[in-house]
Amino acid sequence: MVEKLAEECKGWLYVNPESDPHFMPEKIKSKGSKVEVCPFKPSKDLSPEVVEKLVTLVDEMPRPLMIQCTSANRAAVALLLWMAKERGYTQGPAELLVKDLSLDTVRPEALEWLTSRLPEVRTGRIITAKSPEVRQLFDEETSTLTYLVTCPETSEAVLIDPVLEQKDRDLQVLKELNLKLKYVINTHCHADHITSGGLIRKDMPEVKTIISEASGAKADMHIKHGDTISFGKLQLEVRATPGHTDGCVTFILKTKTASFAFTGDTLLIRGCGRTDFQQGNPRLLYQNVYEQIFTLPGETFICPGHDYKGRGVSSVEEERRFNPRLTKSVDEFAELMDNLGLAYPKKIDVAVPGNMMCGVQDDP
Ligand SMILES: N[C@@H](CCC(=O)N[C@@H](CSS)C(=O)NCC(=O)O)C(=O)O
Repeated sequence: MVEKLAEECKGWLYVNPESDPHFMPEKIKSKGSKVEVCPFKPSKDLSPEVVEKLVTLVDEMPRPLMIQCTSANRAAVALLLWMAKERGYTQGPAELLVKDLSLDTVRPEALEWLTSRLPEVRTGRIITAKSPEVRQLFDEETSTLTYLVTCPETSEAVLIDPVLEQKDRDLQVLKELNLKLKYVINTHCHADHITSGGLIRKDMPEVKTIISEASGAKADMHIKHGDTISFGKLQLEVRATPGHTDGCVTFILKTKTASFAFTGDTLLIRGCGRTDFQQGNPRLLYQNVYEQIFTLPGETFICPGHDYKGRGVSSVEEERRFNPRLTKSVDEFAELMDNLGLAYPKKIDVAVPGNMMCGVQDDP
């Protein structure tokens, strides 16, 4: 049985102690499978170092990968921890991870266990261990997702969609990680919160603010479809995706190991930005999602500007298949969007004029 399975698997991770009689490393190795051992006890004493080791092994070992223990509990835990990190789930919403993965049979004790071991959010979630260039930070009041994107070779960094009230938190993370902030970039003129861009550049004149030309908002630099924003050895490709507002853009980042689409409010996880103010246009949003985002490779991470249910990240493939709005026809979509009946954002009357000035932007 073991030999037969080892023939199928290129990687074999054993998570019980090596001395266990069920473990037959020689038989497994003889079939060409790479073997690693990372024993742990699914009790309170599992250290962050062991979690990190487990997640890294699951991340890096060859596929197909077998994770073996005696009763499948430890193997399930290892897999869940890896999936949690891959998908950006953190201590708050472990239930959502379980729901997202349709793991309806997870026992409450297992859920509690998992919750207590998911990574902390203080310095942001790393979206994927394979590509630590992208960190996601969360503002609870407005459910805004801000991104800190860093070039690991030069330590130059950019902030995408930072929130005024979180300015000190974001600058503290930059300081702790010893990063040089080059740009503060907004995907559009937000209606629910004010950007911290203007204030950051006031204190740090070397930092430049960026927004799309089409937004009509003030900034140091204006971008349009087809432009590239460079920092360190990384580039953000600019794609115009109007529809939520007329100045919305999506940024595409390709690192050596993963691709990301920072979609702002154009495409949300299982949803999309509303289209009932700021020149919103459902048909245009639909067309742009299909032409500019759904044409990206399926594994591209979708990094949205908000999530109201505690989720962190999705993928092009997932949204193409499961987005309840965008899997409709364009006519059905427009009808739905015209009748969402959402209340206006609480801060709209200060946020829009504030963001037209990039928060605070006296010049240019
Ligand atoms: N309650 C919030 C505003 C919530 C909201 O309208 N969100 C926008 C993005 S920010 S303008 C949106 O497009 N939502 C889409 C949806 O389907 O919910 C507040 O008062 O700030």
